[in-house]
Amino acid sequence: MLEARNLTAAFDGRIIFRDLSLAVAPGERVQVAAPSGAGKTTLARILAGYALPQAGEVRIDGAPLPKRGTSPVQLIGQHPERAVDARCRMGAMLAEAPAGEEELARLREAFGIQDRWLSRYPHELSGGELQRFCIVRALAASPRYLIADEISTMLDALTQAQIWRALLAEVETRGLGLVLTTHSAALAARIATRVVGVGPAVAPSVDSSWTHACQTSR
Ligand SMILES: Nc1ncnc2c1ncn2[C@@H]1O[C@H](COP(=O)(O)OP(=O)(O)OP(=O)(O)O)[C@@H](O)[C@H]1O
Repeated sequence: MLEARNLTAAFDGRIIFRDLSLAVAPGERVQVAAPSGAGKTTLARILAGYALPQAGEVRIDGAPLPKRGTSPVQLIGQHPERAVDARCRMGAMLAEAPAGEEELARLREAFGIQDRWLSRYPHELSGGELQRFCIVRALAASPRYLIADEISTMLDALTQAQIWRALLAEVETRGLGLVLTTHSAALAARIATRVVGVGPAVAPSVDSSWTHACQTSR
């Protein structure tokens, strides 16, 4: 179980969300739904251990996220170009993944990565091509939970469908827990099994008992 316990996030003294708790079981696909600026990316980064909350904690099966080694929670973000080393060819980037060559080849094929892309640098690929590498890299880390933060927002409908079809197949086969954010209601309806709302933080002076809790089942 991936658990966020009573998370509070703040930047420069401004509360983004407060006392947010969330539990994701293996095999669950949870959409975090909220308006722009409500803190979805902030939550995604905290869940994956990329950022620390102001208060609260993230646990996996009751234990803190490991500080070293490959994380069981892998984050795929909205901007693949920010997630890769611009000086590293794509083949070399994938070669660093913990998966064996056979598994990498299988994943490359599943996500439509062409062999001729492997010798290229990130700036020599389109956003959709680069995102395929980021997804394969995340899956090659053998995660138990995937955080997919607006991963297909910048893609055309066909690429979006291809990527999600392949990703859902992996998620289902492996029984992964998935947390996704998207502004596409259609995409969320297809993918999510549950929706969690992250409400805008109410200023403490207005309502110090603010909580985010708002869940619906799908
Ligand atoms: N490093 C930072 N320093 C200061 N403020 C930040 C930082 N990161 C995010 N914020 C602010 O925190 C708030 C939440 O940002 P976040 O990116 O988590 O929202 P979001 O719900 O993902 O938005 P969107 O749907 O537009 O992607 C925003 O007001 C943003 O400006």
